[in-house]
Amino acid sequence: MIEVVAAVIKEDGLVYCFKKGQAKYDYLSNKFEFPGGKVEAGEDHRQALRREINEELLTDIDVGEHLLSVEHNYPDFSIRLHFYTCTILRPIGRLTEHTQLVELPTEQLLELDWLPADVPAVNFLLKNAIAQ
Ligand SMILES: Nc1nc2c([nH]c(=O)n2[C@H]2C[C@H](O)[C@@H](COP(=O)(O)OP(=O)(O)OP(=O)(O)O)O2)c(=O)[nH]1
Repeated sequence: MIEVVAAVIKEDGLVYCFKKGQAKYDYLSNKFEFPGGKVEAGEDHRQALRREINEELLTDIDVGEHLLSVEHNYPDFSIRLHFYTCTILRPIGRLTEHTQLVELPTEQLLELDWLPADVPAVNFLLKNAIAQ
């Protein structure tokens, strides 16, 4: 099981959604996801998330509360994906790994084509937004 961390960044009521480019497997390519990546040996989740955001968005974040964790089996590997709310500390420098950033109100998130493992997280955000 591969441990992965992902950042749910919300600014002015909009959620930051990132489109992947071409990936190793076609079923991962060109789908939307939350920025982040694999936790490396010796890192805790928050350290891994800050490092990944430094690398992918060339900016810094504060990692806030843990939202949920999900397990997903892709055809070739399995992940445990941990979502955290994050606050961006300065503007995004440049996207080094993604082809597009879309900022959407929570209510419109399901209009995007998400990685399958992210659908439970999007539904969680939707449920919480409606409950507020
Ligand atoms: N960062 C991120 N990864 C996700 C999400 N949902 C999801 O299924 N994943 C998967 C895609 C990747 O296989 C793995 C994250 O690892 P990674 O981001 O380090 O992957 P990588 O850059 O090495 O990408 P790749 O070689 O698999 O194309 O978790 C998500 O919301 N964010």
